[in-house]
Amino acid sequence: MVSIEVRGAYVDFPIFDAKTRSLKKQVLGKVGGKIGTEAKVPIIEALRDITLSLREGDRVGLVGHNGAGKSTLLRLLSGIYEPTRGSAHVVGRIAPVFDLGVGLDPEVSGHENILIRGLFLGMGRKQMEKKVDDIAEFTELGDYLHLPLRTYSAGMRVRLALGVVTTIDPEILILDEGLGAIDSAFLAKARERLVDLAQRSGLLVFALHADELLMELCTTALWMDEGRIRKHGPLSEVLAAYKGRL
Ligand SMILES: Nc1ncnc2c1ncn2[C@@H]1O[C@H](COP(=O)(O)OP(=O)(O)OP(=O)(O)O)[C@@H](O)[C@H]1O
Repeated sequence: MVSIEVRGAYVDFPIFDAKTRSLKKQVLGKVGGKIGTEAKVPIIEALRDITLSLREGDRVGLVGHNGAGKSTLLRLLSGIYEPTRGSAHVVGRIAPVFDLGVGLDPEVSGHENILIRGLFLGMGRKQMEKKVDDIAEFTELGDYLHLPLRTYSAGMRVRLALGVVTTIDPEILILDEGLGAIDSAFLAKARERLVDLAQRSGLLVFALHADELLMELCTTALWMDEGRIRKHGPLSEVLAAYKGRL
């Protein structure tokens, strides 16, 4: 049974090369986490007092302003960041998908990248070999799949990465935005696969700025505001409250 249990978690980033004095004079804007200036070294308080309990079947969309802490929370859940204080326990195999096109190898072909990316996301080699043709067809990259990835445009790389991601069977899927580079016709085509993926993921946590996709993929939402959870509940309620605030 997969689960995520976070208790009173904080994530701080000390900034060793920033000048505290100039920061004190600055009027704080609406973007980003809180910058603490009491200590000798300025500290960005990216996550503050996060308590969260997720179970199998939960599909959570993260919303919030730029710098609210969405990506930091996803990295905490993926085990990439340890909490500075508090705890974060995850039971289940995580497939973390941050920036879709990152982590691909520019020197090998699209075909080989499909295999490598699948293995990285926890699939077996045999399983991936069976899926390669289907992924190749979905990407519509044709002969480009035989060329090194460095010859691809940003959108072509995301097509390939998205093709792989939507074929895996994750226990826990952590997905950060990264669909911006693909054209709208391809996104419409990818939609069905993303919905399928969301439905077969044991637990899904997804950060995305596009409401429409959130509505299709998630059941609940979590509104992050200056590093804290402002509201967690049914998707439509949280989105309405977040929009009202904007
Ligand atoms: N590696 C880092 N070093 C220092 N500060 C960081 C680092 N990563 C994030 N931050 C800070 O933590 C805060 C939260 O950032 P985060 O990337 O989690 O926000 P976000 O909600 O994902 O934003 P966006 O919607 O713009 O992607 C911001 O104030 C940011 O400046």
